[in-house]
Amino acid sequence: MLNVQNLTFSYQKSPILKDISFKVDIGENLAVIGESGSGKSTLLNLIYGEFDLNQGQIFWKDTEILGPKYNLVIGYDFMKYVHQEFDLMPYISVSENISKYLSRFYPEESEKRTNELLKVVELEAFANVKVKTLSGGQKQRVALARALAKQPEIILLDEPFSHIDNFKKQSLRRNVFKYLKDKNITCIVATHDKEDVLGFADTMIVLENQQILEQGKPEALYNNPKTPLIASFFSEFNVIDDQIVYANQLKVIDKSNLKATVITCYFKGYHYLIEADLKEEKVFFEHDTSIEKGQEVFLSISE
Ligand SMILES: Nc1ncnc2c1ncn2[C@@H]1O[C@H](COP(=O)(O)OP(=O)(O)OP(=O)(O)O)[C@@H](O)[C@H]1O
Repeated sequence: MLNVQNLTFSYQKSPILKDISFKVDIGENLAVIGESGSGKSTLLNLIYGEFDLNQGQIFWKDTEILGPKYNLVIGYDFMKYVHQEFDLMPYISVSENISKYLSRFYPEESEKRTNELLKVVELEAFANVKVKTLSGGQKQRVALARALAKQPEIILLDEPFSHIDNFKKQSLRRNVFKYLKDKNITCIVATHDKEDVLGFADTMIVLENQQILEQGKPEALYNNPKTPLIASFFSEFNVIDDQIVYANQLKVIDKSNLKATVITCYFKGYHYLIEADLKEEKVFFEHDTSIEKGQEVFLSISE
């Protein structure tokens, strides 16, 4: 398992992460969320051994992850990191980038594995294309495949699908996370996107003010968001009488003491998101049909 114990780290004087502790079991998928600048990438860098900790320890099984002060070469064979800069070789093909670190002594195995990974990232048609001519999203997919080529025990993914268009994102996400589960590869993913978490992460941690604000199963955090920050990660929400209420928990009924006036109506596909004025506060609720601006509605909170 990955064991992060009382980690504290600062680039300069003020700490970016303070007294962070958590564990990730083998084969588990952990999502790290938090606002921009909360230290998600820094945490992944530290787990990779890119920097020396101020305090604390990180272990993968029995191996302590050490920073550059103790290691001439950063990184460990059992761990791969796909960060925001993809670090690919631009003048060789997609296939060659993926197979670069595979053994040349087993060409058949290497080809089989490369083809398997091309399929996972849906780049079969680009196998022989030079990486320099690819789009940002395609490069991100090559980087993912390359990280998986020499099968790691643990993979760190920083916003892994951020450059990938919505047409491809859904299936790619399913392919990659299923592949990691099938191969029992431990995965830590830093993300802004709830779609990377829901349905895929076993547990999640929320970073705020240099610390872990909350950790647990996505269902638990979704069902009982302790703070607006957590609720906002999952969905549009309101605070009514000090209670966090998701937009889909507010229903229009015949009569109630929550009388609101519709301000704007947004088409969202299978529903409309309605912005309304409730006692001079903005509220959001979901509705099956559109509602005209100025119309008065009565709302009730459902569980
Ligand atoms: N190399 C560095 N030197 C100094 N400060 C840094 C360095 N890298 C990051 N920081 C600072 O550390 C803090 C955390 O940055 P980090 O990139 O880890 O956040 P993040 O949660 O990943 O943000 P984002 O979601 O925008 O990627 C920020 O205040 C950032 O300015």
